[in-house]
Amino acid sequence: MKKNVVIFSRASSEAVMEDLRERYNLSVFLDPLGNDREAFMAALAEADGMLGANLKLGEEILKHAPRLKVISSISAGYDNYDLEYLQSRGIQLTNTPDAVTETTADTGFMLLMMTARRAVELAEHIKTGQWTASIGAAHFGVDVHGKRLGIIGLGRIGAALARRAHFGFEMSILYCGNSDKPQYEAEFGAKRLEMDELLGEADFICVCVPLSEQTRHLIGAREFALMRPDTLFINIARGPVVDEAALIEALRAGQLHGAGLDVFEQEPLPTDSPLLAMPNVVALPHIGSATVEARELMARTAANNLIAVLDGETPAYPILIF
Ligand SMILES: NC(=O)C1=CN([C@@H]2O[C@H](COP(=O)(O)OP(=O)(O)OC[C@H]3O[C@@H](n4cnc5c(N)ncnc54)[C@H](OP(=O)(O)O)[C@@H]3O)[C@@H](O)[C@H]2O)C=CC1
Ligand SMILES: O=CC(=O)O
Repeated sequence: MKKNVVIFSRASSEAVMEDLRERYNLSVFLDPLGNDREAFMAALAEADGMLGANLKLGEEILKHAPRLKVISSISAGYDNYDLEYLQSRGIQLTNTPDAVTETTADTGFMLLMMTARRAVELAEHIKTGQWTASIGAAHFGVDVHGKRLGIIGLGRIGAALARRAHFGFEMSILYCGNSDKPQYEAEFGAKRLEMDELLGEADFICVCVPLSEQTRHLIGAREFALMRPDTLFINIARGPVVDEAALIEALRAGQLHGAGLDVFEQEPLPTDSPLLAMPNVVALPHIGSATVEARELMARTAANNLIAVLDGETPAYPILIF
């Protein structure tokens, strides 16, 4: 008999959806906690597996899914899921890290370049007819090549960003994290520092850590005060790793030169956020992995994870150990 799988967001691949449809009874909900809530809750009662992204899943919802064996997240980050609860229920959680690494690093480096060279501000300048004379010092950006990039969390994405910076732009790489990374020290000369030291030394700082109870508001007023007024700050990880109110204050006070942000404490970012009115902030709508290729690979990886668990096999990317 076919197993039941609940899809709780769009998987950006029709081919993957077709494969899943052949194997399972699929119930697809694009607005599971809104318009589709009643049907979604009803489908959970029979669900063996779930696949999707961008939904907070803990006991309140999952207690309605007594048969559930696996949640396959179409994402690298898994801060949306209550790991303790899943562990206690024996429900496996899987993710798609390698599928997003290079694309998210591309986004990070793009943000870094856009922020350094004031790309959005100057593109607006020309679009609004203000380019009436040669660009002068008031509109100059700062160089990227040869500078120091400080990476908070030198994992998959951090290392992919570091390679772009080091091999493409001759940047030196500083990092802080839980452990030494001898492989990256050998590969691109990364140097491990205490976080406080890194904050004062780096020209560019990029946040690449997962969101957890340990990293929530890892960067706040104290940390911004340790940065130099010429520092450019980039966040491509998760909004709540940074105390956004403290970031806004630091930018207002000139403690930072600018910021490039792909993620925010509240998403979508409220349209009245002060960040949107700051010319030295480049804000993107959480597009780290938003390319056709990456989203296709994420969907395929997530489907393979789901199938493996439902077949009683070990998935490629398990989060929990039973
Ligand atoms: N903007 C976007 O669209 C995207 C955002 N992301 C986000 O990026 C995050 C990172 O992804 P990925 O690189 O694949 O993850 P990895 O697990 O490969 O790397 C995370 C790194 O963070 C380090 N780390 C963990 N806790 C701390 C801490 N308290 N202080 C400093 N460093 C710490 C880890 O160090 P150690 O190895 O020593 O434990 C590890 O090196 C994801 O969790 C997700 O939230 C991911 C994809 C797209
Ligand atoms: O934010 C995206 C992810 O894959 O995590």
